[in-house]
Amino acid sequence: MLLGCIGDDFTGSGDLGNTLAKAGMRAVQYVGVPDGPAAPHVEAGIVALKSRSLPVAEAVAQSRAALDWLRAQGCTQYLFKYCSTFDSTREGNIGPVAEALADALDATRVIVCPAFPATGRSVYLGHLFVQDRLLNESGMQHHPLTPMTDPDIRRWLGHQVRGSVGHVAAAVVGQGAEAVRTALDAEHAKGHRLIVADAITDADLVTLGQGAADLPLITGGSGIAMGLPENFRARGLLSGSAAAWRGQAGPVVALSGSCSAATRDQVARHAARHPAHEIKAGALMAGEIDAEALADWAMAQDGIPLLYSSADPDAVRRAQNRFGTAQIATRIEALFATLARTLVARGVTRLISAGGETSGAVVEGLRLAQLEIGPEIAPGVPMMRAGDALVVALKSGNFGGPEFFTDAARMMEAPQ
Ligand SMILES: Nc1ncnc2c1ncn2[C@@H]1O[C@H](COP(=O)(O)OP(=O)(O)O)[C@@H](O)[C@H]1O
Ligand SMILES: O=C(O)[C@@H](O)C(=O)COP(=O)(O)O
Repeated sequence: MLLGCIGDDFTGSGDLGNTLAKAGMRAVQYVGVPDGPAAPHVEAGIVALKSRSLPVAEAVAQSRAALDWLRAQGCTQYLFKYCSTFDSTREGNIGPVAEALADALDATRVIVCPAFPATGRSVYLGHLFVQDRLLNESGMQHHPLTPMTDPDIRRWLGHQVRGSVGHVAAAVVGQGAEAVRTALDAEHAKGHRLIVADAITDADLVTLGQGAADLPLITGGSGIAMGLPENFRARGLLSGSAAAWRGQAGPVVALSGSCSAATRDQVARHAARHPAHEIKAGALMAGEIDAEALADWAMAQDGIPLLYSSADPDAVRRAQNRFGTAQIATRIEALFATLARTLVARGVTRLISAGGETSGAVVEGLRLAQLEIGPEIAPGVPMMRAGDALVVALKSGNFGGPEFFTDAARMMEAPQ
């Protein structure tokens, strides 16, 4: 294994696997820290954690354990993947995890770059944009767990870390990899270890990747990985053999716990043409929801049945005020975990899940150990083989086209 990656959620880890696989690395996503060694063909290993919303100390401990395992696999470079909308609170977890990994690796210059231009996220003068809106006006200010109320990544990260935060501006990145290296050195000389880097285009991300060829630790969204495979290829370290992919026929069900704007639109469109059943937070908390009955309903439908708790920001806020933010999230995620397990036990072979935390619960519910990264369904969303007769698609809340659920079901079935 060459590149060792730690993802703070499951959809995000798949997104990273997608970027690395497209750029020619053989990538495998592990569900948590594996017990045994990796298979010899794996060039990029991604340990997917569900650490985004954990208490800081737990997120740090899990990330350190992942790093230890990746080091034992012989990696020479490490990447900490978080969300392209920098999902975190003022108290953590991105800063503390990045600092802990930097401590362990003696990393003195650590790039922080959530940009992912293909999905509209760019960093300019330290500020994160989603399309043409600043992050705090993009809808992310309403996120149920990590509301993003400040678009200045330098300032937000500054709240989270012990050290100070540096910056490399777009004008410098535009001058190429050598200019990036010089700027990183200058920020290091000023005493900054975590250094926010601007990136507006894919070309900027490739430049940053080139500039980071000799750095032990890089952090960012999946975009920051775009330039890294080429560094390994240039050193003659990649096999060049892509993994073979086969599609999966059989029953399909979609689950959605994401409350992001994009998912709510996808849910509404899907519900207009396919069987769809809403899981209401109030009914769940009142003990009125039975996973077995929901699975019965899904298995009896034609088309692509969808079970969803996705709700608009007002409904989410009301539910959180009534039941508590963590309590409601825990109950909803536990339900999706049980549903996933029940559906697969009843013969579902294609499972689609929308939402990072939701997908984490689904994957944990299925007790999967590893996922082989397959072809891309939409930017940032690969399909993944999870077993002999199971293919999954784990979608980040904000990703995917308007007809994502039908697109995914169709592509997962195709032989190649
Ligand atoms: N109706 C609802 N009311 C309150 N919280 C909800 C509701 N539906 C889902 N949630 C919670 O909101 C969170 C959504 O996060 P996630 O699944 O990561 O989606 P996204 O990728 O869009 O952020 C989950 O913890 C989920 O359990
Ligand atoms: O970088 C991204 O946006 C994604 O890879 C990601 O991390 C998504 O997280 P969720 O929105 O929680 O699915």
